[in-house]
Amino acid sequence: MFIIVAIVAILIYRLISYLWTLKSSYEYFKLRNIPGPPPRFFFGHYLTLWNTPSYPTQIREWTHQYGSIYGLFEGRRPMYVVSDVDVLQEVFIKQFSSFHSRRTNLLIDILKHKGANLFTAHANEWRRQRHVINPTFTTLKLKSMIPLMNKCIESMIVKIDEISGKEFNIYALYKRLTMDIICHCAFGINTDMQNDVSNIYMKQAMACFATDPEMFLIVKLSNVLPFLNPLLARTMQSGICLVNTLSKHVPSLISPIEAIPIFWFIERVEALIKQRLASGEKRTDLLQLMLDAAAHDDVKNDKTDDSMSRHLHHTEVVMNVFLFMIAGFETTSAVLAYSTYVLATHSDIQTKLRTEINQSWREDDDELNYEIISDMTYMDYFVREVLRMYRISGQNSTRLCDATTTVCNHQIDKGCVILVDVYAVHYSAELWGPDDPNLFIPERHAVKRHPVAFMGFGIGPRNCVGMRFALMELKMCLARLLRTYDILPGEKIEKGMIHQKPSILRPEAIYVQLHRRST
Ligand code: HEM
Repeated sequence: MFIIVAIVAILIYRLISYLWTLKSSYEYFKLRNIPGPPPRFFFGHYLTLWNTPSYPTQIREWTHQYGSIYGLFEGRRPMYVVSDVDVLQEVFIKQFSSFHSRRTNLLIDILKHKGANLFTAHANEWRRQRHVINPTFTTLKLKSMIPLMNKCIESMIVKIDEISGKEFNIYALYKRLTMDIICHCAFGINTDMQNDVSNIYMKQAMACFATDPEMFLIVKLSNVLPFLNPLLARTMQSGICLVNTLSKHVPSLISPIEAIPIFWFIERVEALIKQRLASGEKRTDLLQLMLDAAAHDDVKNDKTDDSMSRHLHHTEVVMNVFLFMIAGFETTSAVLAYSTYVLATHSDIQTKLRTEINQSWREDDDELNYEIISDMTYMDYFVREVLRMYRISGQNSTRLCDATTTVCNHQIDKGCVILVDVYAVHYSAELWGPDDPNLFIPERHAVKRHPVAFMGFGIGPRNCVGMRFALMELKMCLARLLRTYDILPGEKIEKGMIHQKPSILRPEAIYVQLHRRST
């Protein structure tokens, strides 16, 4: 009897102290004079964020209400939402050593058991990986990828010729194109995915982006009850194992498509690496660079840049190859889709861009090359304006505070999250005026702006490592299209522009008509 009473007393004590800590954690922003919407007990601001039809729009509404720095709670974890560019410059650039990681979730933590990649790695683990991967995108390496890119773009042009003059969804072709380019240029995989409509790589890549992992029940539970994480992680791992085993041994029950796409991809990548190692073939692609950097011994996360190890674990090679396949596909195709929407609906901008393309890419030039692309200033402004107005990465612009520090007179404690309200920054009249920031005006990029006013590829040492690759791919594709076709809006163009909600923001479809130009 005594034991039962003691257990009940301990449980009641634990519950009361948990509720007390929960309640006092909601005082965090009040004590620091930081405004923000009132939190709900236990959930913080999660309930609103889970139920909103658009996360960025909700964040922007709160920014209008509470200003350029305010506080939210993810469960009980404090999150600063910031659009003050001076604070952002401190966090992302000047005090990067205290904010070098991103916010993660349960799924990312589970994946990290397989090995961290550049996106998810922390601290020196990240610095070492970035040190190894940065040289992949030098001008010389990018130039060597141009013939392959041209080949992939040509395959798309052949497809477009078949439907030229009719209304169609060009976004579907862009997805195939960008996956084809990343597979060819980075990993030497020839999948014929632009012709093969049921290509499994495509299906699995699309499945990876079909839902927002933050919306999974298990991730929600882990966010509001972080102390359950070890249990939830184990449950999730067992579930994944079961699904994978069933899909392998009883495919009639669970087809590979229905199995978890991320793990399908990781298995393919492992097979690809084995095949490359067994063939002894040496190529000049990203996979080779990472394989050459793979160490057989234990890899140390050294502390200084001078002694930084230039090695990756085998698991890191696998996870980074997977990351690049995924990162290089959905982002670039979404930007191409938005670019086409703008061109179809702004004929004056289309004409201006085509004039520049025809002036830089002369009749006597054989193929589009790096120099021709780099010569196009208006093209550069155009792509940046698309990225300013159509921000594609939803909630990824975060930094985790790794060491308590003071930023512009605000003390930010270890464990807090900084979320950038990118829309507020990109649409700020102060940063982007005097022309109305709601209008599409590429020329505004000719004016020098605040160093963090443009965040299309992120900012600071942890910005997008694939930025130069992506810009080259986008510009080459747009140059080739505009030289060959007039782009006209389809009847359903506005209908397709409805934004989808998952982690990468994108339209549903881009309906256009392309007419071959006579010259
Ligand atoms: C138009 C296309 C793209 C856009 C708009 C884009 C945007 C971004 C953004 C906003 C970030 C977060 C940066 C930050 O936290 O400050 C990021 C990170 C990253 N991107 Fe991209 N990206 C694009 C294409 C690519 C491509 C083609 C690749 C690979 C070939 C790539 C690989 C990565 C990686 C690995 C990271 C993590 C970098 C790190 O943490 O060190 N991205 N990207």
